[in-house]
Amino acid sequence: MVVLTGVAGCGKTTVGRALADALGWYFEDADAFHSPASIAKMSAGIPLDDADREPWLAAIRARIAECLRDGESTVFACSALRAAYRAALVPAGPSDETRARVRFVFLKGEPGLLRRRLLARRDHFMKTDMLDSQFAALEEPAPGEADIIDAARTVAEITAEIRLRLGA
Ligand SMILES: Nc1ncnc2c1ncn2[C@@H]1O[C@H](COP(=O)(O)OP(=O)(O)OP(=O)(O)O)[C@@H](O)[C@H]1O
Ligand SMILES: O=C(O)[C@H](O)[C@@H](O)[C@H](O)[C@H](O)CO
Repeated sequence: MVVLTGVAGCGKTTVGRALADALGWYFEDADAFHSPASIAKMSAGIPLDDADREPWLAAIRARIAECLRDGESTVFACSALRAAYRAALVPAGPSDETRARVRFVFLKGEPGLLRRRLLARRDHFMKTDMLDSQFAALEEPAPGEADIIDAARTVAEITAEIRLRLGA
């Protein structure tokens, strides 16, 4: 499993779909796991808090566990901004083994670039003014915790780089 992480606008969904297509894997977007209340909250410009995110992360963890169990290689797009959120996504199991099967990729982008992307994006509940709160919540993964990739590169370049690092 690959989990693409990072703040809004870094390209999780766009890269995730391209990567899943290139690998012949399934794709799951964490946005589809939010409760209607959380979507309404974000749409109103209010950032989620830990309590909002807890059941959401648990639902994604359950889906990751199913994929691992059923051998369904899947790319997940999930912000997973904090270290505790990333830890919450890894299903229980023989810890090192399970952890090794969930690979985190962090798409690292500058606020100015991501702001421009969100301003240009249409028909999405997550508006540009949420970006500051996304960066405030962000705990960047350490290099050993995730593959860190420059979000400013093209989708094709990022996809190729992730495939290279996966050895795929
Ligand atoms: N590498 C890229 N180069 C240029 N544009 C990109 C790139 N990645 C994404 N975009 C564009 O930036 C916008 C945001 O991308 P996307 O929706 O994939 O981000 P996201 O991280 O999934 O955001 P969110 O967390 O809000 O769902 C989209 O309009 C997308 O087309
Ligand atoms: O943890 C969060 O604050 C949320 O997951 C957001 O990151 C949104 O889901 C996403 O970025 C909007 O598309």
